[in-house]
Amino acid sequence: MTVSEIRGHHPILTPKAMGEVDRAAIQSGIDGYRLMLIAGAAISACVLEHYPEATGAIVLCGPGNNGGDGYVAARGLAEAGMPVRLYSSVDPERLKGDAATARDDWQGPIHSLADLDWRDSEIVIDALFGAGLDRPVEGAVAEAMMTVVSSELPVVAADLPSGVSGRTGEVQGVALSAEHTVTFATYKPGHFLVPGADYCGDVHLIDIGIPQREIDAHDQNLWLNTPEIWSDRIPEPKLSGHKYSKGHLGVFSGAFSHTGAARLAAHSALRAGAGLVTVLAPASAIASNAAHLTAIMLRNVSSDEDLDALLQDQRMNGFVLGPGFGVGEKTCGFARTIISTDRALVLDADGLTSFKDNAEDLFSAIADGAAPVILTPHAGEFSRLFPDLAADTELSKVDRARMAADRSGAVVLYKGADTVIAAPDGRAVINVNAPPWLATAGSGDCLAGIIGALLVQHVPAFEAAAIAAYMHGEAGMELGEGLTADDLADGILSPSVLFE
Ligand SMILES: NC(=O)C1=CN([C@@H]2O[C@H](COP(=O)(O)OP(=O)(O)OC[C@H]3O[C@@H](n4cnc5c(N)ncnc54)[C@H](OP(=O)(O)O)[C@@H]3O)[C@@H](O)[C@H]2O)[C@@H](O)CC1
Ligand SMILES: [K+]
Repeated sequence: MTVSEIRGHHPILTPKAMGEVDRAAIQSGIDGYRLMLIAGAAISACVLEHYPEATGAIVLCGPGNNGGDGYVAARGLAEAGMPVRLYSSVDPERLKGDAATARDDWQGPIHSLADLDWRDSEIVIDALFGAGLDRPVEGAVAEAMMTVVSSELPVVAADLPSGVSGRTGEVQGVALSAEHTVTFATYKPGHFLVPGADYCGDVHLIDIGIPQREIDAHDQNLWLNTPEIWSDRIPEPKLSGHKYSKGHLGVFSGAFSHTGAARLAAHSALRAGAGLVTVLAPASAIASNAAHLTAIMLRNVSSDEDLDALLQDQRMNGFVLGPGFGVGEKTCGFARTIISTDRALVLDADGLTSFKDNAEDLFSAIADGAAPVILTPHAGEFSRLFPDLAADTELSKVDRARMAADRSGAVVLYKGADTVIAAPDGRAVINVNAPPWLATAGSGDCLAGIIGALLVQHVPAFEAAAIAAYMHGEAGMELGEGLTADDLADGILSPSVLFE
């Protein structure tokens, strides 16, 4: 199963939390070796299912329980009739606990990783390091891993591809690139955060018998962004509803030659179910917008006074500010005014960059108001608003998004192939359904419009961002490679249709 097809309610635990869950489960009376037997059996089953023609396997075992999984998998493959050669990265006598038991139950020879010979093998089982990786891989083990990489043999990884941090998804020194990763009990951030996600291949989540109550007790408020997280927040069309009950979104347009981004956002918002959408354009951009808009309304908003007048109409209950709008004090002023009136605001693109030198101003405006605010930075914009968080290499993308949400008081949708959405209250999701071809010019404008559409329909900010990211990804998948942002804006389905 590819990650974009994952359904259900999936907590994501860091390796450290997963270790605590393992220990708690074992303390409650569950046999740790039995967990390892199930884990190892799942790895050998994955190999047999996906490489039924393979005539030989090598199994690489490390110093800990990940290596223990490798010994069990090797046994399973040998019992299924596959010739297996097993290599250990350490003196096998060093193994302890369940890993030592797994080693004792392996009947075949144990070779030193220094003698690695991959010829006459067709598949590699990677059980060198999993949750316990805590520093860069170096020396002889790193060299052996490079040999595997250069062999171009397919790799099936136990828990995580060795060298990938389960907490951050960063590569620690060198990493193996797996076609399949078999993981246990819960997903880890490193399965979805880049670059780790690219090293995992298809991720298979296996229930090895750890009780759900232990997983729930260690919930870290981080989940995969699946419909099960927010399906009860999807706006339902009401028979008695009229266009104003579905909200009225204002999308600010840039000047004369910068109007396309706002129209993409506006068009996407209408598709995503906003009752009314108005492009708010400076005088210089009225003609160019008017030439392109039909269902979307248009209004001249050039000055602070124009904005004040506009805000008298309480029915316009949300705004998108930033796409193509221009960087500068005017942008900051508009954002502060909107936030002070407690209307919902999606601050995107130039709206974010405008606060590069005065981010604290933005955060204090958010703290003083009651407006739901969503910030939608890509990596560059994120580093302008939160330079210290961006520079801290100890932090994962999830940590950064969470700390940014906490600091700003806004929901932060931190874009990328691994978009993370975090709320100031600590909740976070990782979105995984976005295909690579969604990274195209104007795609972010469409996303801002979808979020705005959900906000004006009174979806709470965190769920609005999460649903929008998911809808955006689904539209991208549906349209396929080569899509343009125009296709995307046209291809967005309202949530009540998409999730019926
Ligand atoms: N019941 C359970 O718990 C179950 C667990 N399961 C499995 O256990 C795995 C976790 O096992 P684990 O905790 O033993 O860690 P693991 O990844 O094997 O690392 C071992 C040791 O490697 C070392 N080391 C770290 N980095 C290094 C480096 N760069 N270069 C060299 N050495 C390095 C470090 O030891 P150190 O050298 O610091 O003494 C570390 O402790 C988990 O991923 C899953 O596969 C399943 O069986 C299901 C049941
Ligand atoms: K591994």
